[in-house]
Order: sequence, then structure tokens, then C-alpha cells
Amino acid sequence: MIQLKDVSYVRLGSPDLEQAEQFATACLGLQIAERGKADLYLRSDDRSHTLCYSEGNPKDQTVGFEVDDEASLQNAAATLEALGHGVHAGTAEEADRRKVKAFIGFRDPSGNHIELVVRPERSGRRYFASRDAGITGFSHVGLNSTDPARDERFWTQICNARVSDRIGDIPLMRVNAIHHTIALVRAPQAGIQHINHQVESSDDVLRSYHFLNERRVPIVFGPGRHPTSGARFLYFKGPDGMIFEYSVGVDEIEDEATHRPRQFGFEPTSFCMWGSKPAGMTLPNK
Ligand SMILES: O=C(O)c1cccc(O)c1O
Ligand SMILES: [Fe+2]
Repeated sequence: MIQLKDVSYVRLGSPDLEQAEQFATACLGLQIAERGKADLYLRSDDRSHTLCYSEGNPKDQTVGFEVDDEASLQNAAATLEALGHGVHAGTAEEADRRKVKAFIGFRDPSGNHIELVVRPERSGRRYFASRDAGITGFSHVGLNSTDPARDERFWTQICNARVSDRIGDIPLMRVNAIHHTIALVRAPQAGIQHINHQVESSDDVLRSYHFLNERRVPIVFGPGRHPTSGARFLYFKGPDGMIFEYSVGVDEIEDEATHRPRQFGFEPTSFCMWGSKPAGMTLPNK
């Protein structure tokens, strides 16, 4: 069994790094860690980076997850190969670019680009962004799935993810005590459906709602509260149509052994207990 420890980073292709930088710093509230030749590294917490915009096609989207050590990485590669997932062993140069010791790349059953990484770099400096969005860290991703039941089996049976709750057939899955690190969302093709950063307080969520509105950043859902994790949230649209979420107050699963996933109906009140409705954001279709 592959044991995912945490989500590590997202890599996004972008045709316009300048626009990406503008959004990431002035709207989202990330800190520039480094500008590479064709890469923009951004921080949200004590890691050296958690988001990297890379010059290229916006369809190129990758999520990195941390595993324990190089032996675990080798085991993971063998497991995935045996299941018929083509595995790319990252070169030293590619690992450098990701600021990790070693990594492998493969596709999940829907075709999402996934990387497993060992020893992602931390920074000795604390995260300090120019816009005070109250971000405390990168926390989870929504992944498109062409078949959520099949992909749930992949993530739970092969990668040791556990289902915390389901909305319709959409699983919210954890890899540690945090309610969810991966949410699957039904979609016609692979891709990252949203990128979540945690913020310090509900005040930060509401402050950002007004701040982003004033700057004409499209708000696509919220402010609201998820009945599943209990988090107060706001979703908005960034460059290349990518959806970002701020949330605060995500539950932790207290007892790993006895937790049973709750089933929520596939309806708006399962996504927001305050009655907010998504606008211009496709919630998964049944
Ligand atoms: O936090 C949640 O529970 C949640 C539920 C549905 C969709 C999401 O993106 C979430 O983060
Ligand atoms: Fe989310």
C-alpha cells in the first residue's frame, strides 16, 4: 500500500507568468519564493513552495504528494507499474526543479498527473506575503474524475486514502487527520478542479470576499459553510480559469479507527449550509 503523508504542491502551466504572478501575489496572497527560468515558486506556509507556475500549457496540471522515504517511493513505483500505470522516475534535474530529493510521476485512473515526492524542502524563513489574506497554508485539492467510484477505489485501496464523507458519489478523502486532502469531482476530463488554502479566521474569508469583489476577481461560490468539513469558505477564479478556495475550520477526524463516512445528498445544501449557491462554477453533475 502506498502511504501518502500530505499534499505537497501543485504545478500549473501558464502562458502568462506575469499575469499569474500578479494574481498570486496581489489577489490570492502568496509569497514569491523564487523566480526560475520558466518557473514561479510561491509559498503559503513553512514549505519552500506549495504552488509553482511554469511557463506552458494551462492544461498541464500536476499535484504532488509526499511519501515517507526513498524506499517507500520505490515500492510505490513497483505497485503502480504492476497495476499498469506508467511510472516516470524523476531525473535529478526534475527533482531540483521541484525542490524535492526524489520523485515519480504517473497518472491516476482519470488521467490526472500525480507526483509522489520524498523530502520536499522547507524554508527556514517564515511565510510573509505582501497581501494579508490570513493564509495559514496549502491544504487540499479537488481533482476531476471521469468515474468517482473507480477513482475512490484507486485512492483508498492503492494509496491508503480514507473517505471522510461523501456528497452523492463524490468522496472527500483524507490522508492524515485533516478531514480531506483530496476531493473527487465528476467531470468529463482530468484536471484540478480547485486548490484550497486555509486562512486564519472567518474574518479573513469575509475580508477577502470584499477585497476580491472590489478588484473584480470573479467570486464563484460563497461565502458559505460546508456541512461536511464544517469549514467556512469562499471560491474565486484565478488565471486560466483555475478555481481557488479559502477556508477555515476544517474538522479533524478524531478517531481514525471508528470514523464512518457520512452520506450527504447531491444537492446545494450539502455544499453550503448557509444557502449560498455556486455561480459560474460547475458543481459535479450527477
Ligand atoms: O470542506 C469541505 O467539506 C468541502 C466540501 C465540498 C467541496 C469542497 O471543496 C470542500 O472543501
Ligand atoms: Fe475544497
